[in-house]
Amino acid sequence: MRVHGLTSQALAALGISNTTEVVYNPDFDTLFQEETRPELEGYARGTLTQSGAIAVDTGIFTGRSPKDKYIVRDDTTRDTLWWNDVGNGKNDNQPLSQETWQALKDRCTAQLSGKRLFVIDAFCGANPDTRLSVRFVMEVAWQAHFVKNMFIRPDEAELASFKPDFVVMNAAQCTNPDWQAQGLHSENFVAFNLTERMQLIGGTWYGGEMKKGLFAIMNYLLPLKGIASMHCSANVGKAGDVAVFFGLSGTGKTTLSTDPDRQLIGDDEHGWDDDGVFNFEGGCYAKTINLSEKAEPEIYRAIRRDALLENVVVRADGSVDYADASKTENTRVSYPIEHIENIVQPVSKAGHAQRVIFLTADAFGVLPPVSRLTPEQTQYHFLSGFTAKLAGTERGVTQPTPTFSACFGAAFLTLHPTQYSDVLVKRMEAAGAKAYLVNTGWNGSGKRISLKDTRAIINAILAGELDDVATVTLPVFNLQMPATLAQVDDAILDPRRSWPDEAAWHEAAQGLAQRFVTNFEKYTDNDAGKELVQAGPQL
Ligand SMILES: Nc1ncnc2c1ncn2[C@@H]1O[C@H](COP(=O)(O)OP(=O)(O)O)[C@@H](O)[C@H]1O
Ligand SMILES: C=C(OP(=O)(O)O)C(=O)O
Ligand SMILES: [Mn+2]
Repeated sequence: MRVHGLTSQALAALGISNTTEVVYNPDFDTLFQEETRPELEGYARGTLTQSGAIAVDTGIFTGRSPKDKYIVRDDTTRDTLWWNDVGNGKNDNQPLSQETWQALKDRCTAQLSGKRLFVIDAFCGANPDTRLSVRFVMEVAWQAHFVKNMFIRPDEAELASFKPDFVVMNAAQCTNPDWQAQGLHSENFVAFNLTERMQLIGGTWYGGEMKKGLFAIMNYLLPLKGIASMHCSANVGKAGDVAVFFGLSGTGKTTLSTDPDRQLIGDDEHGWDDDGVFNFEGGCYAKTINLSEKAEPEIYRAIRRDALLENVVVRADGSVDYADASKTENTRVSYPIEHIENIVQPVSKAGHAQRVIFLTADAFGVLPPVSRLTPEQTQYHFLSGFTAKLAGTERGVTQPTPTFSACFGAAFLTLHPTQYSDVLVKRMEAAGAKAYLVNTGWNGSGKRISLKDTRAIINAILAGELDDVATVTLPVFNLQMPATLAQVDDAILDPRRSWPDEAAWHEAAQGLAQRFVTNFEKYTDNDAGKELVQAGPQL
């Protein structure tokens, strides 16, 4: 049978048999109809909200599940991939045998066989020479909607010649009963095979596994070609000045890059090649907890028809209670990037970055709201990736938890962290880019730095104000903090002033410095790493 341009034979080639119907690359209106069909049950069914956006619940999983993530260890990956059982750095890349992979694949194809399926063909990566053509296969309409929002939507001509070079089989509705005998973490699985170029998903409905899963694949392929692959948002000012904002989940990438005065390139995943910075995605995935139109008007207004809300509480009248975290702290919305007014069109790309901002959410209140980094400090802090895991984005994380997440995205790295810093440093040197460390977390009195203050700080950085301002050196960390900024209250710039007294800050700073030193030991098995230690905090 041939429906909407894709044959069930194409699925049979993947091992999915007896497909009753293929809903191929449905448009948004079709997805709207599909995800609100009255006969849908459980998590499959979406609810229409007042704004026109559909709201869904993602089930048991309302965040990623890194402990259920596996990658097949074979000739392709054995010597290149950053494994969690090789070397001295812990990470989330657990090896999987070919045999277990095959068993998981059989489960997925069995689950997806004999069904009416959704297939979305989309690109990951804005540049034809480095993009992945990805085919997503799933049973659930809103999961198809999610990837349609998040990945780059091909035009008619691109679809006509679309040849998938990566396949995602999302069998969220099946689990793996054999997990114990196979030595896996649970009945849920998120598995990758770089040789077959395929991802398998079982047990978890959370769409972030597909989004961040493909990011992990780009993180493997691009640095090996000398292209930076970055967990960052990016935007470009009127003068063509490009800024990138690195940061772990919840540190402000999406919020701070969505700036009415600057064109958005993308909110989460980018590459940096010889031509400049380019988006991997075609949509944004914003946090909605405590969202207000006043504080984040562009994101608030992006939530309309075709946007997809996750795990929010919808009132009887169809309005959304963004303050309600009863399902999860990690409430979300995905929307096509065109829902933001000021974006780079038609392709999400721009020139080389001039400013590189590291967003960190320091739960200890030690780091200053903003500091200027030397090239050595840039490398040191990039490799350290100090921040906090915020509640909800990973299973089991319920309060801000200090962490060192290499390259501000350790969970998505598939190569050793130094491979990302090497490429980034080269790109930054060639572009003459400057780096800044911005703390969007807490100060010494336990208060989160306000979004208003952080926005003013970002504006100051982007206006070049930080580059020739008089600075004060923060002891222990040797960070250069501006003494004053035009639009920011001077009193907040020095973190010591937010503590009862300087001694209290000093004690906390020593504690954090010790954590930095211990964490960085894993990089000191060579001369380059040893040298970088001087750029970090000194005990
Ligand atoms: N000072 C601040 N800077 C940035 N975001 C802040 C700040 N204070 C509170 N927030 C909130 O923190 C969250 C940041 O989330 P988001 O921008 O989606 O992070 P990311 O894209 O890095 O995952 C938003 O909900 C935002 O409203
Ligand atoms: C989607 C995620 O990331 P971010 O919050 O950085 O957008 C995630 O970590 O699952
Ligand atoms: Mn984000």
